[in-house]
Amino acid sequence: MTQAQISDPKIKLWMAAIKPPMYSVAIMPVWIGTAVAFAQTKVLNVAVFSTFLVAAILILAWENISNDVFDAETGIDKNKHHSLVNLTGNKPLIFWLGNFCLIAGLLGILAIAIWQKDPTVFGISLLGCGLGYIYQGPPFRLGYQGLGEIICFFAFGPLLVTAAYYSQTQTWSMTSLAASVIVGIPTSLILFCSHFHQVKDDIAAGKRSPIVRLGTAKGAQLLKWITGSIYPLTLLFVLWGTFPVWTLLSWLSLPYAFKLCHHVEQNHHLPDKVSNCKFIAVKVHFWSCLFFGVGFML
Ligand SMILES: C/C(=C\COP(=O)(O)OP(=O)(O)O)CCC[C@H](C)CCC[C@H](C)CCCC(C)C
Ligand SMILES: O=C(O)C1=CC(=O)c2ccccc2C1=O
Repeated sequence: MTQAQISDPKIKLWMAAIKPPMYSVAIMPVWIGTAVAFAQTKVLNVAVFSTFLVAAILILAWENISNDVFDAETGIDKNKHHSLVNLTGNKPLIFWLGNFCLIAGLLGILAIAIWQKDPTVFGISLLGCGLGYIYQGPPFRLGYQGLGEIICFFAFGPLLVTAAYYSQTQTWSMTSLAASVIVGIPTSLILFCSHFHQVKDDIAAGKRSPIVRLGTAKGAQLLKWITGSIYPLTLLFVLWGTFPVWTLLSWLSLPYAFKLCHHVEQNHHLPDKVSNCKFIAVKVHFWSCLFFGVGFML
């Protein structure tokens, strides 16, 4: 895409609606679960890995597409110009597009379960989709109660990493479970960051996000602790002998972690300035998880 096309406001809105960088949150847990499996077995089933990757991306697409549908029903997205429903003006189309992605993603995972004659991976994925639904769908909408970060941690951490590990090995592993914690924390961090600039709209719609509950100043302080927890925790697991020493390569993401904490500390109360912080959090997540997985592969 040329520079002129990227700066076209309509294309900018569509890119903001589709959020391409966000899809690394579906890719990294599959990468880490597979990397831990490879470290232990020295075998990589490429067909299972690629099918799982595409399926996880499709399921996350469902989550995001249906988020715009459900949020259109509560009115919380009325000022969100990059909502797919607002952009197209066609809620039923977006609803069915989301359902198509969900069915396609689940069929991919069903294919893995059938190849392996073992329904475990499919069962875990259904549970993950259930968590995705109760986060935003009626009558639950647990994200509106401020429970999104906990749901996010379990869905993208223990559930997805374990499912990816199991799809390669058909066994369970404590190392994979420990690794899933290291993936779950920065994923929840992204969601936490996504609330800073939305306090006004969230309050108006009755959404009690963690930032609505805490206020932006305390939120910025808590953010430092959440971000800072990933690195010593990884070190601790290395010292216990759970992770190989090369997983400390994930510390290479520290410059983004500092940038995130500094940026939010300075701008937590300025919605226009803080609104990009979730994409800095995506960089923390991407680089920490990428190098963490490399540490298992070496
Ligand atoms: C859509 C998500 C966050 C955006 O929420 P919000 O309403 O605040 O956004 P806007 O302000 O932009 O409208 C992501 C939420 C993720 C959710 C907590 C958990 C999703 C679970 C996945 C579907 C599970 C996939 C794992 C499975 C394949 C094992
Ligand atoms: O649009 C968003 O704000 C998010 C989308 C998304 O898919 C996701 C996944 C995991 C953690 C956070 C988020 C978002 O914040």
